[in-house]
Amino acid sequence: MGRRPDRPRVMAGSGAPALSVEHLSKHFGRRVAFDDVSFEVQRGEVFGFLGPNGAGKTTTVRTLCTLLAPTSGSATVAGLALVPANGERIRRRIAIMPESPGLYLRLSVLENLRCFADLYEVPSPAARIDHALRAVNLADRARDVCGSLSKGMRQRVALARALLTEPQVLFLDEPTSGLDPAAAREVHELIDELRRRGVTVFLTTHRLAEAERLCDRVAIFNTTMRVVGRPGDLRDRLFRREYAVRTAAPLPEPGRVFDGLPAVEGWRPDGVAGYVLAVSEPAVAVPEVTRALVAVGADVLSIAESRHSLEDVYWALIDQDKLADQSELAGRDKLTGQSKLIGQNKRSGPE
Ligand SMILES: Nc1ncnc2c1ncn2[C@@H]1O[C@H](COP(=O)(O)OP(=O)(O)OP(=O)(O)O)[C@@H](O)[C@H]1O
Repeated sequence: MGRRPDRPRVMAGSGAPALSVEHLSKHFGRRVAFDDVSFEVQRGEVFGFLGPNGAGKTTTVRTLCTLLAPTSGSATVAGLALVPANGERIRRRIAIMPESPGLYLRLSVLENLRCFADLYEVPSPAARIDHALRAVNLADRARDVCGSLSKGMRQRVALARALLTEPQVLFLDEPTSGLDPAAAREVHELIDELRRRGVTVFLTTHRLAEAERLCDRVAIFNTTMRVVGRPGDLRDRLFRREYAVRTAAPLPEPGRVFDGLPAVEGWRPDGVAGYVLAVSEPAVAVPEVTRALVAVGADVLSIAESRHSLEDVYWALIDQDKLADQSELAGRDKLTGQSKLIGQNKRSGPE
């Protein structure tokens, strides 16, 4: 997994937030698309918005982009209050790249961009188009008819179109949906480039590895906000630190080795001669475990931290929601659910 590049131009977190959302809800009649959602996105941040189908992601994006009026709550988008009177000014400061590119397939790339530049009343359109085409590495395909381009290239044209207005906040709705890994990687590189240029990116995606790789912070969302934070912090909040121990042969009595160690809070077997230990302080636990294993004559092959992924965090929260739905506990305090999750890993031993 690649490191996120540094951002030389704009530091995330400087100045007023790019997006500030407070208790925002959108209902369609009796159907709740999203409810009581609050979060902030800092300027220059790449913010991931993750959730299952029907979670309300697209409706949130459409609401923040002024395409739908919220039912209640308030928001500030690119420094402007989200109220009908500001609709046009907000739309001039933001851009949206929807899941399906929506290009004129019989027109060339250049003709498409000219058409949209005209529609958006972009100043100095030729220069902006040239700049946008270079930003998405399509300058040499400008005269190609869009219908002849691959899906990935069409996404890049759609991104060039979104960049024409030099938006302060760019909403990308599933930008890699339907793309093969190579085309998806190109879009990732473009998002990295946007980061370098200081554009705030609000990214909805189902690809959790993509969010982990690209986003400074992520929100996990399922009609209501479940959790917001840096991927690493979310892992640490939801899961205890774990170490995987491998020995050359199975331990005859693993409980006798691990149960008495103060820094080991729990353990479970993992394969034939493997054990996963939940530890409080690795600096104390790892030497303690090593000594205990050597004392019982075990040949230690490795002791390594086993990291939870953003995907683990996502599924832990979404599975909780499913369980809560099933047992009609949807209204219960989410924090209760989180502490239950951490509790699951408590000293367990073999089942
Ligand atoms: N115009 C509408 N009228 C009525 N209900 C709607 C409308 N738009 C969305 N919904 C409902 O709001 C809920 C959230 O839909 P939304 O499209 O925002 O979810 P999503 O998280 O973007 O899903 P997906 O990942 O499948 O695109 C769904 O139950 C959907 O049926």
